[in-house]
Amino acid sequence: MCTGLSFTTHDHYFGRNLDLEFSYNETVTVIPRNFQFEFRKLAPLSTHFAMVGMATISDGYPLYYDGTNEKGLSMAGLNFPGNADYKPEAHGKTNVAPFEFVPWVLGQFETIAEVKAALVDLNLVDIQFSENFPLSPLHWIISDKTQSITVESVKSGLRVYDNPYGVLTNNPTFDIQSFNMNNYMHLSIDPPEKNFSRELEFDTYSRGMGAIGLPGDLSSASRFAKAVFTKMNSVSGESESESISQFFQILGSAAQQRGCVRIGDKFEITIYSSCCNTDKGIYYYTTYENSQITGVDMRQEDLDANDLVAYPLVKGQQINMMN
Ligand SMILES: C[C@H](CCC(=O)NCCS(=O)(=O)O)[C@H]1CC[C@H]2[C@@H]3CC[C@@H]4C[C@H](O)CC[C@]4(C)[C@H]3C[C@H](O)[C@]12C
Repeated sequence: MCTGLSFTTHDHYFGRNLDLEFSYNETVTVIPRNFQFEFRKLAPLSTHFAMVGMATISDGYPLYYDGTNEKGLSMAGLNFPGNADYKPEAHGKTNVAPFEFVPWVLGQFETIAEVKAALVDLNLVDIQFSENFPLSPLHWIISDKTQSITVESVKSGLRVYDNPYGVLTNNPTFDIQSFNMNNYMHLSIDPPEKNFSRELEFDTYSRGMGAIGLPGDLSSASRFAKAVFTKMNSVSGESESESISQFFQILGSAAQQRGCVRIGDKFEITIYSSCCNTDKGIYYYTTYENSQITGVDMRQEDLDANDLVAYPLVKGQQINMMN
């Protein structure tokens, strides 16, 4: 399971938790403007926007999980098992394989308005990257500084939803996730008002009682409600330090601790949490065992180069010993 998040203070921030029971050797990868992007069914993009994000590199190709381009447009793929349905190639359509979708969007577009216009002709085609990387069932959150959308290729076709929460988790489909939010409209950051019965006395014996009923389990529907409540009520200072701290705290509200979700003989954990300052092009992350924030600034690289630059994750704890 995963949680994606878009958040604005002074700057705009975008990132996600990647929750899984194993990792694919992902790296923070910068793609400069002249990296040759091949597409299976479209002409190559030989110049495009530069981008930074988390990717597994296979045969020199960046398989992006999430990323941001130099214009501040961002995108993340999250698991969508049982619902994702990719299509055969369709003539007259823009046929993009799921693994090409992030570079196709981030390489060419600056705003959600532009993305929406291009999605009208999109067909997410059922082509896998290789034997080692079969099709994986995903849906996506795409954000610019002012708005987010969710893209789902399901049985009935391509669905594009406005996402007023700037949050995405996994199943069910986004229309149902949104509908479920109705069940939480009574939740509040303030102490509860007594509406239960005129004949009974109640005591607000603790702070935080206004949000009793907010789910705390790790299912995707529950993480959605939890992350939306936390994000929509979130209060942050505008500095970089305050903003990224708040961002990681919001992601933390939906993070997975080893031992609570069993997958066979393993446990699902939050492998990494990312937070990209999309105005500055700085990609920050933490990992399950490294609580220190590590950063990669795309503008420190030569963005007119041809070759990708990949930074392996710093995965061990960095402890600031005082004696
Ligand atoms: C598994 C992850 C979602 C985490 C999650 O939700 N885990 C719950 C599992 S469960 O639902 O509990 O069983 C997703 C998120 C992004 C994905 C990569 C995107 C690029 C590329 C796309 C290609 O087409 C296939 C290979 C590829 C490397 C993808 C592998 C994998 O699919 C990644 C890591």
